[in-house]
Amino acid sequence: MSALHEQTCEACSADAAKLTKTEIDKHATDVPGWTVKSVEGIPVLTREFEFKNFAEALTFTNQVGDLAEEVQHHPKIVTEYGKVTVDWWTHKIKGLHKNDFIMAAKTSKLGD
Ligand SMILES: C[C@H](O)[C@H](O)[C@H]1CNC2=NC(N)=NC(=O)C2=N1
Repeated sequence: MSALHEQTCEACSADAAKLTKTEIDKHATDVPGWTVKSVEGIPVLTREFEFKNFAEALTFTNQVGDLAEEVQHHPKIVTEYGKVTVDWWTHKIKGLHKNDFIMAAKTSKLGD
């Protein structure tokens, strides 16, 4: 199996299977720096990226936005001076899918 950031993000359908807690814990080891938080009972993969200033944070934000548009899978992105917080989850299944871990790995490639 190739590294997560090299895998293709499948389009997510409402009947796609949510990852179980055990599967989430297993995938989490492949995306260092990301943690799973609970938002209104939904597990969400989150990470903060630090930058020198707002312009660099905004460039990264747009790169993540382009990545999301390519695969039609979209994160929540909060852009601040010197910091961008990226949250990934799958709205349609109100949970985490392997796609979210693939997208997190691709996001780290852009921000590390
Ligand atoms: C039709 C379109 O592909 C869907 O509405 C997509 C858009 N982007 C999405 N992004 C995320 N994160 N979860 C979804 O369920 C989702 N659905």
